[in-house]
Amino acid sequence: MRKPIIAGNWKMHKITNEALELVNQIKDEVSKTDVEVVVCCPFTVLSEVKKALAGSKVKLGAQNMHWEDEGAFTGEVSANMLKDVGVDYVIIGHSERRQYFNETDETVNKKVAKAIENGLNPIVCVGETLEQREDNKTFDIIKIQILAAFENIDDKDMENIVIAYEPVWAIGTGKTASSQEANEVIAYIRSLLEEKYGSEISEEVRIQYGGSVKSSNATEIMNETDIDGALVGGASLKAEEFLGIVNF
Ligand SMILES: O=C(CO)COP(=O)(O)O
Repeated sequence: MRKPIIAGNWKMHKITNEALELVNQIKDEVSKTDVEVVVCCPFTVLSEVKKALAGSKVKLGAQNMHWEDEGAFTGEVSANMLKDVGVDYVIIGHSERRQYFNETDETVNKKVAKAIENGLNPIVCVGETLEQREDNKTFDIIKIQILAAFENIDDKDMENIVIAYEPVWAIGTGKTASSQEANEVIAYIRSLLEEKYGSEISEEVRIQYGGSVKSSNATEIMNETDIDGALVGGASLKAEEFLGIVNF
């Protein structure tokens, strides 16, 4: 049985006092559920949020990292630095990074490998644009992104991987893929993993849906057979809304 995983992607939101207020509102409630809960915070608040989460079941996530160990990469943060402040998960290849910051399938792959090497659990994002969906290219794009992301990633490392299917057209737009549409693509991702890694592994990897998830649509999404969780943007910024999703 795959344990559901709900992760909040705070994106570029919240300074320290706001971040602490939010985690203090959610951490005790979360201890009552069997769902794995992650908060993916901006780098600047990771340490303080880590301290606030001491003794709680909520896991800490970052939103990006560099693939090199160290060096002259002004403005970047390494996997080892994330590990050092107690990060458990790291989002890799979010569509906003692909769209605005030159993230490519190749850099996603390098980051996945480096995250695993450093004991971080990657949340690897894939998803098609509206134009690609309208051209009936969704499955082709997903296949390219998945095969590239996991090139040279071993069977044994797949147990630490979470995948997030986030159709770009559903992010921050209020438009959600219907739960069936999302499930169909997620089942397809699982079939790609089966071809590459066999059925035991493909049945274990958790695959989230992301894109305008709210407390009002979380139950329907989470009830789909292949969807194991959600990567939540806007609705993760308010305790009540996020808890509504966690308690789907
Ligand atoms: O990008 C997302 C999560 O990574 C989804 O964002 P929204 O939930 O705001 O649509």
